[in-house]
Amino acid sequence: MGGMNGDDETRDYASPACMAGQVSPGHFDPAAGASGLSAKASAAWRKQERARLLAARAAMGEAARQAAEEALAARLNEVLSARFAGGAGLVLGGFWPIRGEPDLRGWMARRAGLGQALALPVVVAPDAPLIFRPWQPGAAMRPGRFDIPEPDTAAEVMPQILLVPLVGWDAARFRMGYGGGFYDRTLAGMRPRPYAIGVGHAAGRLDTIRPQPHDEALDLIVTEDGVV
Ligand SMILES: Nc1nc2c(c(=O)[nH]1)N(C=O)[C@@H](CNc1ccc(C(=O)N[C@@H](CCC(=O)O)C(=O)O)cc1)CN2
Ligand SMILES: Nc1ncnc2c1ncn2[C@@H]1O[C@H](COP(=O)(O)OP(=O)(O)OP(=O)(O)O)[C@@H](O)[C@H]1O
Repeated sequence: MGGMNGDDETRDYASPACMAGQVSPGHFDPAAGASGLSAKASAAWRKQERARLLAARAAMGEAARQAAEEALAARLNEVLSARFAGGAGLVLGGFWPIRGEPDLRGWMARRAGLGQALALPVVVAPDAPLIFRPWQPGAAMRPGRFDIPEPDTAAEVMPQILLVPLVGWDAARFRMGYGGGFYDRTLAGMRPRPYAIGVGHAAGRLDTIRPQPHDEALDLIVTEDGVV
């Protein structure tokens, strides 16, 4: 210490000149979300959580599944009554259930009976927003992309209220889906933006989905256990 030769002189600083090594690497990634995880780390984590949640959902018993569907239907009725005076006159975007999602088709048919206009999502291209085609009970269907049934019509509508199926969700109302980014892209582009209601099982709750910049928060999350 204190030698005359500046080249190999060492000094004791109060703290290291650079603290970078002590914070998460994601901190410096401009693509990192609020979680601070890099986009890459977050995507890998999501893939794993998605698989775990889908396996848990597939293992749900039939009785629990049906009980959840009944509770969801009742809660959705409450939401529509409280926030939209029932929602008659507004187009409600639903979904045709796939991969263990709650089957709300019976409920959608009952809404139609009350005068509610309904629509279902249609994938037009892998990286495009969803569009919505009108649906009523008994409507002719055709297989769409990913083999998901879609209304067999060329008509298109804009839902003002949109049910968004969840694989995972968090208390900040961020969602995880199947990884196509379809609902994020759709909500980002829709004008006027519909009131987006995430619909899924309570078991899909995560402490955080580690949101990325492209993730659109939903307006409400409804599960069999309550409304978030
Ligand atoms: N019932 C329902 N309908 C819906 C959706 C939904 O989540 N639920 N969608 C909501 O978006 C759209 C369809 N989205 C889908 C997105 C991905 C895959 C899919 O099979 N993905 C591949 C992996 C793709 C990849 O990683 O590149 C897979 O899971 O094997 C299927 C449907 C429109 N209709
Ligand atoms: N508004 C957007 N514009 C362009 N790309 C987007 C947009 N939103 C999402 N993406 C892309 O979609 C991909 C999938 O996103 P994410 O993992 O959040 O899907 P997801 O919400 O689980 O899927 P889905 O909505 O289909 O169920 C991401 O790689 C992201 O870059």
